[in-house]
Amino acid sequence: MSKKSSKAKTANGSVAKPVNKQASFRSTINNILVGILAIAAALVLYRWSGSRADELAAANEIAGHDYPFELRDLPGKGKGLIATRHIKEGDRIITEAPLFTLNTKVKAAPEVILEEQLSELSVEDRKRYMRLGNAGLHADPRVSIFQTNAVALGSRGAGVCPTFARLNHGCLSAFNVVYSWQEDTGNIVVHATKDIKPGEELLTTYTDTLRPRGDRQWYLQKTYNFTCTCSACSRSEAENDASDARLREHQQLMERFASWGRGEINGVEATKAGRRIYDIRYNEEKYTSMRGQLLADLAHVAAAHHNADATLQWTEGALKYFKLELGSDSQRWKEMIKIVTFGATAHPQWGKRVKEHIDGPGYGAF
Ligand SMILES: C[S@@+](CC[C@H](N)C(=O)[O-])C[C@H]1O[C@@H](n2cnc3c(N)ncnc32)[C@H](O)[C@@H]1O
Repeated sequence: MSKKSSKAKTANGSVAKPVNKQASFRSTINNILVGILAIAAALVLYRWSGSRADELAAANEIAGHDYPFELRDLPGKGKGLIATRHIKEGDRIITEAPLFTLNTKVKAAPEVILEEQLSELSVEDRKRYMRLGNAGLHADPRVSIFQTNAVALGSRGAGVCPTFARLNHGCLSAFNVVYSWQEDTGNIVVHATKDIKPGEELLTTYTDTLRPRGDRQWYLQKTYNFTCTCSACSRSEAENDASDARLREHQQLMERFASWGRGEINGVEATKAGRRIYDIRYNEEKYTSMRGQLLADLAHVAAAHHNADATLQWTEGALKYFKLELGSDSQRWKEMIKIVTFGATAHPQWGKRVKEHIDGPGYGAF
């Protein structure tokens, strides 16, 4: 059988170019490939411009305020807040109301409860919520974002404060800001616990880190899905071992201090435990939070055992640190100023236990 000529006449009688079937097949495939590539490039561009737009929107949320920090991408951490100006110990750097709060006692599927709350938000606020960090803790992103960013807010349950939520975590000496919830104003407030230089990351603490490294790392992995490599966790093995030993001692001392409340130890013993707790936390571990509370607890012991000077000396310290950590508009600071103003006998615990001689830290010790 002769091969059919590939030449054929066209409608107008001219001789058509020979049709090479293989070449035509190849060019069809090429066209499809070019098409696929173009679609892929368009998708990449679309996604890139989408995430770029998200990034710009996130940066603008921060830029719209006179904050002493900016939002930046931080390798291995998602985003975080970096100081752009000098921040002084005690400066209030964030005052923010939550986007919404959830009463944690409500029993319903979390996605249903969350959708109820999210549907009440403006379009912008909902987008802002959906841009927050997502540690992949739940299949539904609305729930996972809540689990990653929500914070306990007193009588309001738990809520999400979108600027505050950008703070990453540091343990022990590594964090430099602390937060507190103001029941009366409905705001979360954040104070610097150290002087912070421009370029330094602002770090808060997500949990009680006054516990050995293994315990806190286990908790952070389980709850927030990250391995903590903060400056405290990254110390040498020898330094971490020494720190763990101090923190175990700290735990025992805390139990001993608390046993005063049950009448199991006297005021002198409790004060001795409290002083050692202070040393471990603030002199040895360079921890910078809850100093006001510890000093107020020591004032409580001194007042209960009828020691006017010691009560006032510890209270003076508590006053200073409640101002730095919580602000002079906080309830705790107001309680302390009353005692300093009206005298040790104005302490609500004055004289509730037997008389004992207890030394204070001295006036002006803090
Ligand atoms: C409340 S968000 C903090 C802001 C978040 N990085 C963002 O991009 O919006 C908590 C999440 O941030 C990340 N993160 C916080 N502190 C970290 C740290 N020290 N190291 C690594 N990741 C951290 C973890 O993914 C964690 O689940």
